[in-house]
Amino acid sequence: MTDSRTILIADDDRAIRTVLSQALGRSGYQVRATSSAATLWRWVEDGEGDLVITDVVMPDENGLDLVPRIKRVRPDLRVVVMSAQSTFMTALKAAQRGAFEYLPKPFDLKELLAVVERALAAPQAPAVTEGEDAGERLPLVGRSAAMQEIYRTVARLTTTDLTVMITGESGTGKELVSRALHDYGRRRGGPFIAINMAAIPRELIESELFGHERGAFTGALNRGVGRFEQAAGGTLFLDEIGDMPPEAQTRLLRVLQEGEFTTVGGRTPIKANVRIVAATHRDLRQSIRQGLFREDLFYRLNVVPIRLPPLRERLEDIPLLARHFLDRAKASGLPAKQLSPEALDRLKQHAWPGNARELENLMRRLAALYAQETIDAEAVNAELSEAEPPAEAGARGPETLEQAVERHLKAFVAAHKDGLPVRDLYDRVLAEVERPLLRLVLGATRGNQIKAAAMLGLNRNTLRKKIRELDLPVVRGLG
Ligand SMILES: Nc1ncnc2c1ncn2[C@@H]1O[C@H](COP(=O)(O)OP(=O)(O)OP(=O)(O)O)[C@@H](O)[C@H]1O
Repeated sequence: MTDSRTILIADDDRAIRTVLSQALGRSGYQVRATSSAATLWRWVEDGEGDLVITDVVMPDENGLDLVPRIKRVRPDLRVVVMSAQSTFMTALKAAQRGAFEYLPKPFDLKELLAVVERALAAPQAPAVTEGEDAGERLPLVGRSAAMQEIYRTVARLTTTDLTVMITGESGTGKELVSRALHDYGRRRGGPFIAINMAAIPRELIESELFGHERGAFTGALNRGVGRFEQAAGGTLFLDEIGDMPPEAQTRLLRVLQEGEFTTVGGRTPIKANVRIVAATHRDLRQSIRQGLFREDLFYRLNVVPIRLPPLRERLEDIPLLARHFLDRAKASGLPAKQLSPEALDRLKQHAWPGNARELENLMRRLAALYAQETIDAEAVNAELSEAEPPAEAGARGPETLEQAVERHLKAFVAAHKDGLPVRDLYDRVLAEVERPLLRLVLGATRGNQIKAAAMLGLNRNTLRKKIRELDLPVVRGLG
């Protein structure tokens, strides 16, 4: 079957032109390929083509600069941008200039074909947000595949007001992503207001969020403006949303449903005009099962989920991140430093329970404490082994469980120099131990809950309840 639709390709790399032409040709499309932006532009002006696939860096012009020009003369022509410069800014510019999709190179041909199909099938051209371009500030660093996916999502979301739910361990960059959504989004002219549910006494959360009238509760001497009102026209960042008390959850749900809110003690509804970005390190589905989080609120908030992977799942980002944090340390007045290749290797061996924040703190510490300009593996090792088991475990005997836990807790504290999350620390830490323990015992008994309960010294019903709460997989028909 042939498809009469024509795809225009611009890339100065002949190999890529050939591969794309063949693949698209095999799928039945007509293809025209060029190495120059000027030729592509001429074709577009002449009304040729049903879809454009363009590279960014070409000898005569930058493909990204071409996108708004193309959209101006032919608003319905979809443009797919591909680039080997796979930074957040490339993804962002592509989305903001009106590209249909952005593909970091190298990409999978199947993926490209899927994008082409989607682009040609889309009912109408997406709205272009022209105007002021995002600046050259580079807030998000990392080139791992996981980060690329996040860049694409974040970039796309900057052209919408959709509610976003960011999940990820502590220090993975949740707040940073929420800022990027605001700083490069449609509401960048408005305020960015953050509120951390875990850091505010429970009984004050509602008045902090929605404001209160004079005399609404003991101590409310004056009317207080809430964060919802402060954030009007901008973005409201609800950090640690999983720690929101039930009454506040109910109130928030009502605001999301009705688009307006009342202050504590007030009657007159106030229109809510905020983009909501929520974040949590918790597994909210588990909190829902435990009855701690409202399911209906979850679905209202989880419109677009973004999961930030822990640093140990993207070790290849460490060199860039370390460089970025050393540059930041230097900008704040600390001496310029670099890392030896061995020092980088050593960094990649660490487990990073505190994620990017832990790496940032370590870089600051090294920049401040070490005299050499090039930081070597020994220096890194000395700083890291504070939080890790001794290199030769045999020398001091194997690490006990208690020591291991203590080591992790220390790293956790070190990663939170700017203040530990103040609530539920006890439960949080115990849950960290419970889950691997149950998994281990259930594995050893091949899913036999009677045996597992006996091994654990737990009542069988208690074990069953815990398996449900912790969402552990149940192996059936075994043992
Ligand atoms: N991809 C990244 N590129 C550059 N800097 C990063 C990145 N990820 C995190 N950081 C930096 O690491 C630090 C921690 O990030 P952030 O505060 O956003 O984490 P978080 O997930 O909100 O943490 P918490 O849950 O503990 O509040 C910040 O200084 C942030 O700038």
